[in-house]
Amino acid sequence: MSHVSKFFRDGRPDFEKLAQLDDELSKYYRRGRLDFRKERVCISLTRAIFLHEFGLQWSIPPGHLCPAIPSRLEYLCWIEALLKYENILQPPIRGLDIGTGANCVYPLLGAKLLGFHFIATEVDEESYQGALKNVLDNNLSSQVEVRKVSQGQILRGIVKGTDSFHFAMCNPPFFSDMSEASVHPFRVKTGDERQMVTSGGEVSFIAQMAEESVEFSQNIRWFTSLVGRKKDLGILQRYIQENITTEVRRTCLKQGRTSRWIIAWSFKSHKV
Ligand SMILES: C[S@@+](CC[C@H](N)C(=O)[O-])C[C@H]1O[C@@H](n2cnc3c(N)ncnc32)[C@H](O)[C@@H]1O
Repeated sequence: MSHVSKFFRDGRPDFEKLAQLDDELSKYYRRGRLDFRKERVCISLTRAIFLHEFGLQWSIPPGHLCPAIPSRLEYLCWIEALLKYENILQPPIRGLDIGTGANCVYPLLGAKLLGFHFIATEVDEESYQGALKNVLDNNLSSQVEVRKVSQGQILRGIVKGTDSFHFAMCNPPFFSDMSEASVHPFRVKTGDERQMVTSGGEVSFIAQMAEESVEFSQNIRWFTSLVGRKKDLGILQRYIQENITTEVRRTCLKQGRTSRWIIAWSFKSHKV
């Protein structure tokens, strides 16, 4: 059973119910369908889910990544299950969200639905301001701190000596250039180069995170990241197991026609 089933019946939002509740979304709901090839429809649906399902105010500046909520929730719920399995769910659960985006999706959902506390990092000024607005609009400042970081910083310079987190999570920029960002036939691509592209793509980003994690093995129990391509998952798993730690987990998140993966690694020495 999908982890998100506890939040959505059948693991997905009820579009018809949302269209009845939300005046703006109702304008786009025609003959029982929403046209996900249109950016404004995706944004309107996401805003309506945040508001009517979870009581959260949500907005993004133009051109920023609009998150698919079920798959983002799936990632959070998988982390919750991982911590529960290890019996380390004593609150407050503290997470580090690397690259939170203007949408600030993981801290908003994690704080509101699971009671998690977050430090959320962001390198892009407009995304940082957007994330801050989402936190302030929901009075979540006591649970979520957004930090502006410098280009190239992932963990180093962010995690300090006595900091302690149950987990780090990340939805990294997947692509090495914009031509790699294939167009999904049924869903418009939201987000621009700043959010989607990093030099060397996701392998390089996650490998750097893994290399830096050695230094913070005492500060963070589980290091995790989304991976956008299956072939990259294999490369990263081998790299981490051979060079960083043998304690590696992986899972596949499947939502509709899209598959993503999570890779997680840990240093057994860390005690929360
Ligand atoms: C694919 S987006 C993910 C946004 C959001 N977490 C989500 O899941 O929709 C990646 C984000 O990471 C940010 N980013 C890139 N490099 C970063 C770094 N070294 N530290 C923090 N944020 C970074 C980008 O500006 C972008 O907002």
